[in-house]
Amino acid sequence: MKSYLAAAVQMTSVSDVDKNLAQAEDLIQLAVNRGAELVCLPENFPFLGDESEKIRLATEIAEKSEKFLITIAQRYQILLLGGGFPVPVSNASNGHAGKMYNTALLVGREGEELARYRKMHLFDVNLPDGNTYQESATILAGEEAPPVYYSEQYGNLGLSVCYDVRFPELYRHLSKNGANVLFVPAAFTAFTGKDHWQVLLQARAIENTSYVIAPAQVGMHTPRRQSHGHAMIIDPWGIVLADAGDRTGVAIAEIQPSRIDQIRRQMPSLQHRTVL
Ligand SMILES: O=C(O)CNC(=O)[C@H](CS)NC(=O)CCC(=O)C(=O)O
Repeated sequence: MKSYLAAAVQMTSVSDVDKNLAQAEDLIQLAVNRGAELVCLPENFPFLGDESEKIRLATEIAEKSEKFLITIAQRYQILLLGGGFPVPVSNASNGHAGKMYNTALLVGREGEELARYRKMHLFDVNLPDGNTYQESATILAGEEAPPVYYSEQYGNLGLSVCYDVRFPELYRHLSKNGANVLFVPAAFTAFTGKDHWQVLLQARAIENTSYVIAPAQVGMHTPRRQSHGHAMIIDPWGIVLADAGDRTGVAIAEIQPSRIDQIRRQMPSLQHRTVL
C-alpha cells in the first residue's frame, strides 16, 4: 500500500439525473486537479427527490449511473466509488416487483467493477421534526454482508452506505475481514446529522483503527428534504483530516499506510477482541 490522496465529494442532488451527474463530474474534476486518486460520491448521487419519480426513473438512473462511474473512472484514471443509487431488483417475479436495491459500486481505473454492495439497513424512521422516512417502501434490503476490496496500492477498502453507520457490527465484520479504509457514503438528514453524523463516523474510525471516507449530500433537495453535509475524511485515531462544511465541494486528505500501522501499534484494540 502507498500513500495517496482521497476525496469525499459533497453535492446537492435533485430530481434531474443529468444535472446531478454533471455536478458530480465537476466535483470529481476538482478533486483530480488537486491530486486525488480515489474519489467517492455520496448516497443518491444521481437522484434525490420524489419517491414515485424514483420508481418511474429507476432503470434509467441505474443504467446512467453505472455508465457514468465506468466512463469517469477511465477518463480521469481514478478509483471511483458511487455511494448509492437504485438498481431495480432483476427477478420481479419473486414478490418484489418494482423494488430496488440501494447499491454502492466501486470502479477501477480501467472502468472495471471492483466491488458492489447492497445497503442492508433501511432508514424507516419517524423523526421528531415531523419528517417520516420509509426507505423500505421502495428499497429491498441487501442480504449479503458488505465486501472488502483488497488493493495492493490503496489498502483494504470496506463498503457500507449511510444508515449502516449506526450498526457497528457491520464495520466489525469489515475490519475482521482486513479492511483499513471504510467508506460511509451518505445522505444524512440535517436533523439527525447535527447531533450524530460526526460522532458516529469518529467512533467507527476509532474502534476499527481505520480511515473513514464519508462523502455526503448537503443542502435542500426538495422543499422538505435537507441534508447535513460535512463530508469528511477521518484518520485511524479518529482525527478529522478534512471537512467539506455546509456547501458543495470536496474533502481531500492523504491516506497513509504508515499512519494505520502506527495507530494499530499504539492502540492494538483490534487484537484485544473477545468472543461474547
Ligand atoms: O430517500 C432516498 O431517496 C434514498 N435514501 C436515503 O436518502 C437514505 C434512506 S431515506 N437516507 C438515510 O439512510 C439517512 C440516514 C440518516 O439520516 C440517519 O441515520 O440519521
